[in-house]
Amino acid sequence: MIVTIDGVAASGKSSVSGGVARALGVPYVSSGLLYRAATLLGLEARLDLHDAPAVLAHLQGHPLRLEPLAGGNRIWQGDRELTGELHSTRVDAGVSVVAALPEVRAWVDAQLRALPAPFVAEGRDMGTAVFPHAGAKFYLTASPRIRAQRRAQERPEDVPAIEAALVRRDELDRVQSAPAPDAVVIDTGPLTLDGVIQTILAQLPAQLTSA
Ligand SMILES: Nc1ncnc2c1ncn2[C@@H]1O[C@H](COP(=O)(O)OP(=O)(O)O)[C@@H](O)[C@H]1O
Ligand SMILES: Nc1ccn([C@H]2C[C@H](O)[C@@H](COP(=O)(O)OP(=O)(O)O)O2)c(=O)n1
Repeated sequence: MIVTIDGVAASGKSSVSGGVARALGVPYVSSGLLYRAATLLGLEARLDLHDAPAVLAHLQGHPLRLEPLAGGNRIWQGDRELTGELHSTRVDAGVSVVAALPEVRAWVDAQLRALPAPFVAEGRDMGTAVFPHAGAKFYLTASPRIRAQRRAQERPEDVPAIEAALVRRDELDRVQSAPAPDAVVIDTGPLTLDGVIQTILAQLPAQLTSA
């Protein structure tokens, strides 16, 4: 059983996925962490992030391992844990460039499809390109201002700067971020985090919640 939760930046995907996954007793898979880790490695190696062959060769030489736990995902390169370094403003600024490289997308997709189900998968294209046959699909939205206000709790920049960066990233990520035609779209703006989680749980087919 796979449940997909896609959506725009800072719409609540990972927090909501964690809550849904815990309620179902399964792990969740944060696909964005693989793009973020690929970006961090590229920045550290001073690669041109537009250079797909260089970024891919570097990834192949420095394999990443995603640990999809119900309580939070961790990501490793060899013995080094990268998780805590992936939500910096520097990685935020570069990740859309790396995520636009088809070679990197294919590499990430292969990592994700190798994971053993059941799980909740979150990102941009989980319900479209990666797991089109998922048992249930959701897509989270919220206005840029609300998303920026939420992110401001986690970043040093002020709300207008965060909002401008989110809108820029929405635009750069637009190609892979279209909702699946069979996804339930949820505006998280007027809801609490638990309200979003309960909305999703209430819409899951009975065989998923009893599995
Ligand atoms: N109604 C809500 N729905 C989802 N997230 C919310 C809500 N209210 C506040 N948040 C907060 O918004 C922040 C961004 O959520 P996050 O899960 O990191 O989003 P994403 O994975 O889409 O970037 C988190 O701190 C989360 O707790
Ligand atoms: N399945 C995915 C997941 C993330 N991405 C890209 C798009 C985003 O700009 C980056 C980071 O994704 P992540 O979900 O960690 O970012 P946000 O938490 O939404 O800010 O990776 C993608 O293209 N496809």
